[in-house]
Amino acid sequence: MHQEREPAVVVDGLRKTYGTKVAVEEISLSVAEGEIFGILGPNGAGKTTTVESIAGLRVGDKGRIRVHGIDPWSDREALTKVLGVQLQESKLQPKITVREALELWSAFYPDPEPWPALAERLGLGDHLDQRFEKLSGGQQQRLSIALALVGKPRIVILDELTTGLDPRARREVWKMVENIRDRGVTVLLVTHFMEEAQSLCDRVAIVDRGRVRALDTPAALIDRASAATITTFVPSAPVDLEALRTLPGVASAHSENGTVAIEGAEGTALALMRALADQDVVPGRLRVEAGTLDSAYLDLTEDTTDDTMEKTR
Ligand SMILES: Nc1ncnc2c1ncn2[C@@H]1O[C@H](COP(=O)(O)OP(=O)(O)OP(=O)(O)O)[C@@H](O)[C@H]1O
Repeated sequence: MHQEREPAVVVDGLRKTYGTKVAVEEISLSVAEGEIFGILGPNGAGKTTTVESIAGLRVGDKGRIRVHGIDPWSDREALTKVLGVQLQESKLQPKITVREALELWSAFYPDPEPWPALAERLGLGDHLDQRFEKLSGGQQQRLSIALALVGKPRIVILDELTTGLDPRARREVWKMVENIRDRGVTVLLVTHFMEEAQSLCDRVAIVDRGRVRALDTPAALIDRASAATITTFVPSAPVDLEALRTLPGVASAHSENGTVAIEGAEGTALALMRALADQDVVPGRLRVEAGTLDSAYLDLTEDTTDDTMEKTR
């Protein structure tokens, strides 16, 4: 008989305050073994506090966490055998070489992954004698992933892994994360790049103001968003955008450089075609595309004007 596998991580009713500041109001989520699970949200949403609590680096005021059945708040030793962590902006000593860092980290574990093979797999084989300060941003990130993996963890936490990387380096790191998952390691990924969450994660929790606002596959989150599809076309004659905005399901309509873009719910495209026919407008270069996580995210998170969330689109 098929047995349900135990979840890799269970967070149940986590609450964490710093003095009077509520960092995590109430977060519950469960990460299945073998998935890439994303925690997505704006600055200050409580993402890092949540993963640091999972990693046993912070103890919640309320709630319960289990990582493969281990309580990270009371059994750090057992936790380090199953969990690897790459935390936000983890900086190494500038003068340490790749080889030294890997040797040092390996010494922490009774049965470490042979580090030369790990370095090779992560594209660091030719940089073993290079000092940390001389590595590119992408290489530094790859080293921090290697260090998180050297203890042969069953689950790895990667926090804002690609912040500061150029698009090519970011994609390389994404590929690496997929390889990690393909080798059977569960990945818990904190990000505020929507594109990253959309292309990499099996499921995503959108967190804002200390709570999970939605938790689903990226595709399902997009379907639920008010702008699940984006229709673009070049109109044969001026279009009455105001009339299009009143169509059922249309979330926004705007025109830029002669191209009209309509964002709306699934099924909006048909109503749109009828309305254009009524206006005697022929839509040239018509494209209907699935929306992105952006719209789901914007629907679910609070609009804060000083929000510095980065977007890659
Ligand atoms: N040690 C601390 N002392 C006081 N307040 C803190 C501390 N750590 C975090 N906070 C506050 O708690 C809230 C949640 O922070 P957290 O770092 O968990 O958010 P985040 O979603 O990871 O944000 P970012 O994307 O900016 O890293 C923020 O308002 C933050 O300023």
